[in-house]
Amino acid sequence: METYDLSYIWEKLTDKLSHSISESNMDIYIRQITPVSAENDVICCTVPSTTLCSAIQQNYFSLISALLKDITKNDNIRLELKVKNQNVLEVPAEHYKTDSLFKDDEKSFESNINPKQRFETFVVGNSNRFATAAAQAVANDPGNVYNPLFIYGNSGLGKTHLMHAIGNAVLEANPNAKVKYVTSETFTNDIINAIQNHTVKDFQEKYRTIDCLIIDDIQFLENKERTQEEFFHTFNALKEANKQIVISSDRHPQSMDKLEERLRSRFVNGLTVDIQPPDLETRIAIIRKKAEIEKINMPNEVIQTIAVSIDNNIRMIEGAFNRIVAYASIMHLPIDMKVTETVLKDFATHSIQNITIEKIIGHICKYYNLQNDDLIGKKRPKNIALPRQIAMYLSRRLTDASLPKIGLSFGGRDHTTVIHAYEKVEKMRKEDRSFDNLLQQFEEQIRSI
Ligand SMILES: Nc1ncnc2c1ncn2[C@@H]1O[C@H](COP(=O)(O)OP(=O)(O)OP(=O)(O)O)[C@@H](O)[C@H]1O
Repeated sequence: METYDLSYIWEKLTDKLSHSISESNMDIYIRQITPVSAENDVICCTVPSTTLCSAIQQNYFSLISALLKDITKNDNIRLELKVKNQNVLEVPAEHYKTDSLFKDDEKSFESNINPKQRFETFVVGNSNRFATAAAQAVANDPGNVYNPLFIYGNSGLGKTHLMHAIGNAVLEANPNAKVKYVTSETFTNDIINAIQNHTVKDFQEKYRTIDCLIIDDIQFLENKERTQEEFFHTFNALKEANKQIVISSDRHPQSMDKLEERLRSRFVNGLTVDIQPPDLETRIAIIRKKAEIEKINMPNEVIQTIAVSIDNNIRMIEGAFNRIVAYASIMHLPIDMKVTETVLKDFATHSIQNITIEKIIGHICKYYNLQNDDLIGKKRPKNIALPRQIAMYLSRRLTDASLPKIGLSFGGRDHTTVIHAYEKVEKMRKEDRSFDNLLQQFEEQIRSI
C-alpha cells in the first residue's frame, strides 16, 4: 500500500496548474478543492458544491489527473472528487454530462444561447465579412438558404460568437423556435448517457425536434465513431425537415481526416465559410466596441497598443483588455501607457524569429520541473518522453527550424523521431480538450517570453 505526502503533492499540483490556468479560474475552481487523503493510489478531495464539482469535472479533470500521475510518478493514481458531505462523484471527464440538451428533470428545454453574443456586438471587418453575411442570411431564413452553414477558422476568432448571434436572431424573430447550442463534447456526452441509460430513442426524438441546431467545435467528433453515426442520423432528420444546422470547426471539412466521408460530404453540401485573423483596423474596432460596451474610458493610444501587440487571437485581445482594466483598478492607477506596457509584457506576441528551440526546451523543462539535459539526453523514462515530444512539437510549430535541425537539437535524434512526436502530440490535442488547452497556453507563454 502506497501513501503519499498530500500537502507536497497538492502544492506541486497547484503550482503546475497555475502555469496553464488563469488566476481568476485558479481562485474560482482549483483553490476551492480541498485534498483530504492520499492512499491506495487514490487522491480524495472535496469541493463545496455540486455545481463546482461538475465544472471542475468538465474542465479540469483530465488535466489534474495527468499532472497527478506525473507528480507521483504513478500511472495508476486516481482522483476522486466528492461534494462535501456527499458521496463520491468520480466520472471520467469525457463521460461527464454538461449543459446537456435536456436538463436533469428531462422536461425543460434549454437553448444555451448566450444573450450577449449578438450581431450588434460583433465587429465586422474583412476577415469575417463573408462569414457574417452568411450567418445573417441564415438567421433571416433558417433552414432555407444555406444548410448546413459550416464556419471554420482558428481558435478565438469569433466562430462561437457568430453562432450565438444566429441563435439570438432566430429566437428574436420567433421566441417559440427550438434553438439549441451544444458543443460536440456535450453532444457526445448526451449520446454516451443515452446509451448507458438505454434512452437512445428519447435522445433521438429530442434532438430531432430542434428547429435550429448549433454545434460547436465539430472537430472533436473525429475518431468517435458511435457519435458520428448518431450525428449523421440527427443531421439527416433535421435537414430533411428543413431545420437549420450550423456547425463550427477549427478546420475545413476536407481536412478532417478522421471524419466519416458521408459526414464530410454533407458538411460541404451547404455553405462553408472561414474566419481569418482580424486586420489591425478590425482589432482596433473590436477593442473600442468592448470599451464602449463596458463603459471604460480607454485612451486611443492604449487601444492601438493592444491591437498592435496581439494580432492573431481575439480572445487574447480581450484577455489583455481585461487584465489592463483590472490592474489599473486594483493598483488605483489610470488606464495609461505605463499600465498598458506593464501588463502587455505578459501578452506581447513576438515574431517567429524570436522563438528558439532553446527557449522552448527551457520553458517546457521549467513547467515539468526537468533539467535541460533530461530533454535532450538519451534516457526514455515515461515522465520525460511526453515533455520531450511536446517540446519537439512546439519547435516545429513555433520556429522555422527544419526537422533534422530539431532532431539535432534534441541530442542528435533522427528527423523521423520528430515527425513521430509531432503526429502523436497533434493527435492527443485533437482527442483531449484539456491537453489542447495546455498546449495553447504553452504557445502563448512561449510567444511572450
Ligand atoms: N468580430 C468580433 N467582434 C467582437 N467580438 C469578437 C469578434 N470576434 C470574436 N470576438 C470575441 O472574442 C472572443 C473569442 O471568440 P469566440 O469564442 O467566438 O472564438 P472561436 O472562434 O469560437 O474560438 P474557439 O475555436 O477557441 O472556440 C469572444 O469573447 C468573442 O465575443
